[in-house]
Amino acid sequence: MTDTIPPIIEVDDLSMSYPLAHTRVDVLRGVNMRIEAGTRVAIAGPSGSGKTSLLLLFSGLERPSGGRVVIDGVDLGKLDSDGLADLRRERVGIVFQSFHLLPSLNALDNVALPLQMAGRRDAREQARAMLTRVGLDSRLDHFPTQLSGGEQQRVAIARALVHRPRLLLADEPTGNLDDHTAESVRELLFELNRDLGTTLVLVTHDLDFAARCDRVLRLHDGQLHETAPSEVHSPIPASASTSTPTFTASTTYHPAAGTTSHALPA
Ligand SMILES: Nc1ncnc2c1ncn2[C@@H]1O[C@H](COP(=O)(O)OP(=O)(O)OP(=O)(O)O)[C@@H](O)[C@H]1O
Repeated sequence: MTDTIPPIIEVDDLSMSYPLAHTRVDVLRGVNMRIEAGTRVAIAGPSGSGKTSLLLLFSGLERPSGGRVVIDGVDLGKLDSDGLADLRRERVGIVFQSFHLLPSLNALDNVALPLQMAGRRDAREQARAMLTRVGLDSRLDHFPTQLSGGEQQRVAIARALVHRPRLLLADEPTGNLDDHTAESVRELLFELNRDLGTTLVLVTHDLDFAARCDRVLRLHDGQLHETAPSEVHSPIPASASTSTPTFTASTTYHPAAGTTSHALPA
């Protein structure tokens, strides 16, 4: 039965390169993966291995250099920027390490904003309910500068979930928090995954956090390697030991002209 349920994320032969002055950075090279709805998946890997790039591709905030990303049955390559924005507004929530709250809005208005932009008349009511859900019912009127780091991250999580997305993408959601606060945010994310059925895809350097997920995918050398959560502390396989992206010396990409030529980097 499970086989017939389409995955919430499906990625085929995905590649991502960033053009640089005299070369380009090949970050992802032919990545294939499937993520089942409702699961908790950690994406780990060394700094610069492409974890954030992968989340940006899942959310449609970046376009791939090649390959295909299908989110909840929708091929992102077939959507224009308005279509991508609609998809995010309806089905995807995003949590960043640095919160990204609007400083001029209080907690309630920060969380209500995405629903108000979607024309929902119950925006503030829903925002209040979600802030209560993350334990912030006594902080509705506080502005971001009047909130602790952990509280700001809870507001950001409430904002990401207020429209009840099927998929929550979280980039280092505990990276800026002290140990105790980080643990309460981890618990909250798992609890919301359980209670709301939201698929949780999180980028993290925190291997203990990763070990508590259903699956761990490690990025190395532009490729994803599945690791059993119980073995997440084991060393990187020798075949995947290059942690930095590949700099392609032989091909120079000229973004303005949209052409390539062959040259060595300066
Ligand atoms: N806009 C860009 N232009 C050029 N190179 C970029 C751009 N964005 C990212 N990169 C490069 O792509 C590589 C992957 O970056 P990314 O942020 O995805 O890595 P990461 O695994 O999330 O790193 P970290 O754990 O340090 O946050 C890095 O080498 C980075 O320098």
